[in-house]
Amino acid sequence: MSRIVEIRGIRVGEGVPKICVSLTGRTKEELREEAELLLRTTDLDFAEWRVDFFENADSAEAVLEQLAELRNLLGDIPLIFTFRSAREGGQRELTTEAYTRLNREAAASGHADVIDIELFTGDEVVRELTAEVKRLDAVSIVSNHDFDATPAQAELVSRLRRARELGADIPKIAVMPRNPGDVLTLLAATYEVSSEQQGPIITMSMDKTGVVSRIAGGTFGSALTFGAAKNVSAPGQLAVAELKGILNALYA
Ligand SMILES: O=C1C[C@@](O)(C(=O)O)C[C@@H](O)[C@@H]1O
Repeated sequence: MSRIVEIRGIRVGEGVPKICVSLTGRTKEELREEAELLLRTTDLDFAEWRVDFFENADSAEAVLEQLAELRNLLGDIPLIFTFRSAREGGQRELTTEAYTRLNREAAASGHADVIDIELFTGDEVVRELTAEVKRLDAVSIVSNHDFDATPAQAELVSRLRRARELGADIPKIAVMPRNPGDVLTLLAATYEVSSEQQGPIITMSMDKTGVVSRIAGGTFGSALTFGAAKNVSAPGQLAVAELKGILNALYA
């Protein structure tokens, strides 16, 4: 089984950690402006559409129409489709049924390269959704976010492994540190799971204390990190040009 996940020619889990920038626009116009900004930014590898910020996020039809427009605007930039639930730090909540349907339709559209699926949606839902995403030739990130604390290393490891067991191509976890020791816990969990060589993972410790994990995470096995172009989509993200320079200095 390949340990690398290749998306539009970009090999996640190999070489310099990849950089993703989130689109957080609330309107079509804001999203167009953000997409045009990304096209002028040579420092990123992936774009993520944070659908939960979109004013019409509760309309599957409007979301799919906007997704097609973003695909057209972004050209060959790989696109991650992410609806972040309010309980995991996002802007709004959908029912499990609506969330599942939206992600399934986004994968079926062919316009999203990657679908972010939240681990806590439920094991069977996640298992079915990752299988559907795979059938539709898309890639699945199975993610978990704790905006209040950092669980123990064993719990972080367990969640990353469970994401993989449920079909994730790329498990992901983002946690909030209450002290520098929590950042070490996140990095230790990253190293423990990446050392199992089952494929790429993405991890980060958020906010100012956790910034070092967005830079040094690659040393411990995190394959991708998030940077900001116009707006951050989570606390602690660095400006993408600054992040690119640091990653190249560390890993190129
Ligand atoms: O899951 C993640 C990671 C993230 O929360 C971060 O901390 O950079 C930013 C989110 O937009 C993304 O979906």
